[in-house]
Amino acid sequence: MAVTDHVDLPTFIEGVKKRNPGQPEFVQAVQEVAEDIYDFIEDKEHYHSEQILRRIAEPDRIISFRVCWEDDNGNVRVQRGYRVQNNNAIGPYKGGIRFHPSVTESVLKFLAFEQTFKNALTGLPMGGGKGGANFNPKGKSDREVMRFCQSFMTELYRHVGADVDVPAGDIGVGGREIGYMFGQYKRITNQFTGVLTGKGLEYGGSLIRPEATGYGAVYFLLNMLKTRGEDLVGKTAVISGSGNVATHAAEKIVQSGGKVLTLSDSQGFIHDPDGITQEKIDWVKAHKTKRRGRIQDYVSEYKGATFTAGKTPWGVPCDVALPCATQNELLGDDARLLVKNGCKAVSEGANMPTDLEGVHVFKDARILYAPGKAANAGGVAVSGLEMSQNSERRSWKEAELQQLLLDIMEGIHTSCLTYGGVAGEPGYTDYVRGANIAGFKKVADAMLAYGVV
Ligand SMILES: NC(=O)C1=CN([C@@H]2O[C@H](COP(=O)(O)OP(=O)(O)OC[C@H]3O[C@@H](n4cnc5c(N)ncnc54)[C@H](O)[C@@H]3O)[C@@H](O)[C@H]2O)C=CC1
Ligand SMILES: O=C(O)CCC(=O)C(=O)O
Repeated sequence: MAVTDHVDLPTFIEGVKKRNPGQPEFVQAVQEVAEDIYDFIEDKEHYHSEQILRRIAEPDRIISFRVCWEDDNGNVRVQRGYRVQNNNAIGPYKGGIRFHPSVTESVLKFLAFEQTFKNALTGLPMGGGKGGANFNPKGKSDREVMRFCQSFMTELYRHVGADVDVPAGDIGVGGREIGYMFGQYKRITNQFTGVLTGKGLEYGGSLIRPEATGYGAVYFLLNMLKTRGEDLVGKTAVISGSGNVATHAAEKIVQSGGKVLTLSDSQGFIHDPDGITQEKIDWVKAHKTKRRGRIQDYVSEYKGATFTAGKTPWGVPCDVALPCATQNELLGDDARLLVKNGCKAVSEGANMPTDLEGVHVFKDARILYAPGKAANAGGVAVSGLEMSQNSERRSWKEAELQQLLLDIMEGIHTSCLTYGGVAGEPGYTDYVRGANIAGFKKVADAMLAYGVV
């Protein structure tokens, strides 16, 4: 009998669950993609006989390692580090590093899997990977963070390289951490290469990389609104998170004529009915990246704003919503509440912020809904442009990069339109389906070209 992955979808998902016990985030990400891909490859037997989906959902390799470091009191501390190299069919592994206590193998596997499709959507030659550690930079001194980053890179350096695997930032990893890791890589290997992106401008970083993910998510939102003859002028936005992605998304919403009502962190959310202006966003950026404080401090600075502890901001009525904090932060009931309150569009700055139930609520309501792998691809796209600049040993001008980011986000939107049509509903686009199929097709066709490897 022929061996194939052409079993029905529930049987395929059961297999994924069995092979990945105790990894709910990874199973969730595979299920969301498989729901669309199954339909697309129904009559394309070669994808089944070559077991392409099964192979994409099995990382090329997972590296797990001990990270020992010494805190300021001389105590020995031990963390677990990882790099998940999911798929390099279309280019070197590429994807961020996350330092957060919630990091597990399941979380990094889901992120590396999503990254594979996202990177394909950008049109740039990048495979998918992700890494991190269960290290919490919050409350640590700069020296402690430095020692941790150096120790992390002391193992990671042997698995990465400018043409092998190029990590970048993610939650808990910004310019400071990238600097410490790049410095350690250079020190160990004696090579100055583009092994990381998100670097400082003085040592090979790209202009607009810090802004790119948040700005890109708003460009994607504008592309979606345009299909309905709308824009952001006068519209209200609810945003979660208050880190790199959230603050830059807020900035671009304001620049586009919208009003931002909320920001959040893991302790709760702030609601500012007067609108979070550019001056207030600058305060939040400095508070988070320099003073390393909490979002609740906003209400002491700006009267009229309120802080709600332990809650997400989805109950605040809005025209558009941008989840920009973390995975599974917007659940089925939150999605229902947003739709009930008149939310017209959701653009995901974070990776997989909406759970499977929420995804179905947005799809069923036929609102404009962009999944993270399409909407937040601007960050990794500019990382890809940073790789090109490093290879050329040049730095491109800001105007050129801004235009490329706009073009890439528009291109991803067009790919979603191409593959996201729904039979019998002209004018409606299922962006989740569009992104999944467009991303899958490119990676799958490259894998087919290589034969069985
Ligand atoms: N930095 C980048 O270029 C990209 C980031 N992303 C995704 O965007 C999201 C945010 O990442 P960044 O802004 O880079 O990280 P960051 O470290 O700058 O900010 C993370 C924010 O999320 C909040 N947060 C973390 N865990 C939370 C929780 N359990 N509940 C509520 N809030 C929580 C933090 O308080 C912080 O405000 C993540 O899902 C990340 O994977 C996606 C594409 C690129
Ligand atoms: O810039 C990069 O390489 C990675 C960005 C990232 O981690 C993501 O897109 O989720």
